Amino acid sequence: MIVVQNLKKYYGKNVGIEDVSLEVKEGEILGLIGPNGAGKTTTIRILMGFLSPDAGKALISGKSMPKEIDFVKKNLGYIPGEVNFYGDMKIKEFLKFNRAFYKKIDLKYERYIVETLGIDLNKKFKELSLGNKKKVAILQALVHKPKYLILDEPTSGLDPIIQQKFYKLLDKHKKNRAVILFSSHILSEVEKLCDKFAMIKDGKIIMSGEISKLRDISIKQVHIYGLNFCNSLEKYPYKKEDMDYIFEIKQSQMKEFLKEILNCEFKDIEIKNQALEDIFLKMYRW
Ligand SMILES: Nc1ncnc2c1ncn2[C@@H]1O[C@H](COP(=O)(O)OP(=O)(O)OP(=O)(O)O)[C@@H](O)[C@H]1O
Repeated sequence: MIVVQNLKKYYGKNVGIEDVSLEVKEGEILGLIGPNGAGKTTTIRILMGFLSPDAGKALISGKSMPKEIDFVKKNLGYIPGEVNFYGDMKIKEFLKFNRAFYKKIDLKYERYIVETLGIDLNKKFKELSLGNKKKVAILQALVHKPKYLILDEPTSGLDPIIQQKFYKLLDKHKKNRAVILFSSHILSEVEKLCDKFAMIKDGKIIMSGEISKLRDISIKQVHIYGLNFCNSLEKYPYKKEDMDYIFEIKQSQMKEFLKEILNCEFKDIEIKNQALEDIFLKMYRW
């Protein structure tokens, strides 16, 4: 289990995190979600043993981080927000080095990840694009099948196809009872992938729980261009400019809304996720 209790960290006078508590059990993925500067990386860096908290507890498998990191290191996989490995090493040399460190690497699984993500083993790390560096970071984090996975915005820089493949890989680890903490600023990604969420803002957890709770607050913006307005749409909140409308539709109302819109005439339709910042603004108004 990963347990974080009332964690606090200041950088001099600046708040890093003020009060963070969360819990991730076996076979669970928790999405730590928050906008830029909210405190996701600070929380993760304490759990990874890189920073000491000013107050509170960060426990992995009952061991206190950062002091007891050596007890869990080999059972931990980590994807940093900014990946930077051994620049001059070819990826195949890096894998050799990794095998020496972890000893019991499953070579079939190593090959499977390399092929799934399409990693070029003959390139040097420094020659890779940001997205391809991220793929190597994923490989390095997953290949030893760790019990604990701590992932700091792991999908940033990945194209949508690789993102999907990465989600599938994570699902395998989840099914093998891994404990997974996943930070993101993309609400829809957390909705899709995670079992639980914790929302962080200005260093504090402002909401947490089962993922179904997120669906109640997650609103889609449906842009409808060239709409001949029908009376049945009056019950949904909207903004309009000429014949272009933006409706704000709750996830739970979406099916019914789409059925009704099909009875009206329009030229084009686009469904967008509301920006996380807008959701936070709304939550503060409640
Ligand atoms: N080394 C540092 N020195 C001073 N302040 C810092 C330092 N690192 C982080 N902070 C501050 O701590 C707060 C939390 O930052 P953190 O990097 O944990 O947020 P984050 O949620 O990971 O953001 P992002 O999504 O932008 O990566 C921010 O206000 C940030 O400015």
